[in-house]
Amino acid sequence: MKPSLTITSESHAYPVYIHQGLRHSTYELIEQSLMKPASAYMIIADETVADLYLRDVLASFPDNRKPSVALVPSGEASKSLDKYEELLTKTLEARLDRQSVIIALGGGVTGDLAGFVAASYMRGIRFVQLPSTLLAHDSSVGGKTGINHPLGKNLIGAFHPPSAVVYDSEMLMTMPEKEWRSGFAEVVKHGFIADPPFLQWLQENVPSFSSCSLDTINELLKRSIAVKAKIVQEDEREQGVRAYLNFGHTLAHSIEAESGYGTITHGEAVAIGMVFALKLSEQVYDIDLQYADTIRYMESLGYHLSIPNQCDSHELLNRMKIDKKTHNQKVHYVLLKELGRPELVPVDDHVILQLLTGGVGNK
Ligand SMILES: NC(=O)c1ccc[n+]([C@@H]2O[C@H](COP(=O)([O-])OP(=O)(O)OC[C@H]3O[C@@H](n4cnc5c(N)ncnc54)[C@H](O)[C@@H]3O)[C@@H](O)[C@H]2O)c1
Ligand SMILES: O=C(O)C(=O)C[C@@H](O)[C@H](O)[C@H](O)COP(=O)(O)O
Ligand SMILES: [Zn+2]
Repeated sequence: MKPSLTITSESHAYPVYIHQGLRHSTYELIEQSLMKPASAYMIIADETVADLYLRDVLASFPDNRKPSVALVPSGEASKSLDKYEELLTKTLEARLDRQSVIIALGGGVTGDLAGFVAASYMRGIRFVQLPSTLLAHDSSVGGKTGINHPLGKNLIGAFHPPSAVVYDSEMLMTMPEKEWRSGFAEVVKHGFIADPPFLQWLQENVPSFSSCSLDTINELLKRSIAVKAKIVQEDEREQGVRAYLNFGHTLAHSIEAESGYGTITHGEAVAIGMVFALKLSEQVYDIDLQYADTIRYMESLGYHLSIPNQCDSHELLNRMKIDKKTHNQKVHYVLLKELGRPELVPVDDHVILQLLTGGVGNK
């Protein structure tokens, strides 16, 4: 099978396969993607996803090549130092060596966590992503891996691109509505930062999540991943343009940490963060971005776009100070000069606070 896309990273190129039913061909697709054969495999799987799909994935492996399996409790809380250590122990107990390959089966939580285990085990072994959520179209590509710290999101991690991404879009069909909404926020983000006509396409082709055909989903995944791929190929280690993928995330990560990881999904927080960044952009550049129709569309899909009441504005600003884009205590925001034209801009605390306390209502 031909990949839908191939991503060129600093160390290697890797295929992204997107189609329904691919879990049944996991072994074959992985083997054809690896430059050197794997000595052994270990699957790190989200517990909920394992119940649904692990059997199919395992069945694709021949009897003499069956992977060992480590399960991870579902939810953001698993992106922790404790779970990371636990998994390293399991990886050692499974006797993985430097030619072994870890397979991440699940959403962004599993991919980020298993990817970081792979990045650090014996100073780095290969891994493959089997994304099972819509959000993971973003997390499975680009090589950002890592875990959370109580003080902030994704503060511990490594750039470690996968050897392949095998995306079985059929697995998305069992996702709860809330997870569709979460992942779709990153799809909208890709439209805002690099492909405004895609926003229009989404409105025409995705009137609701339940009405989406597999063909539409496959197309949506390809278009959204294409935006991400272009950026990470230009700047894998976020020295420049990759920061644009953080549109909406400065506030989002603060909200996630402040309200307790898992209380609000990553994508729900990103949706709120994007509205905030759009308003901030209009204020800083003194422009009208004309995004109201996209906001109405998002509301029709069930998004709540105001900052949760329990989040204190000063605490949110404090959290922003340990965002990875902050330099010398100055918060840097991804703003839009126009739709599809992002820029990384230092913003004064009082400007942020003023907008935070003014509330992020709807346009
Ligand atoms: N590395 C990156 O570049 C990157 C990009 C975006 C987001 N992220 C990270 O990704 C994480 C969020 O990922 P997520 O939204 O996939 O969350 P997740 O992995 O927690 O999955 C969401 C929920 O859906 C369930 N689930 C997963 N697949 C399912 C399926 N097919 N059917 C039924 N249930 C299913 C899971 O058990 C979980 O409860 C966050 O930690 C975020 O920071 C990373
Ligand atoms: O790939 C990137 O770069 C992104 O910023 C994608 C984001 O959607 C993602 O949430 C990422 O994990 C955030 O990166 P971080 O460096 O702010 O932790
Ligand atoms: Zn994100």
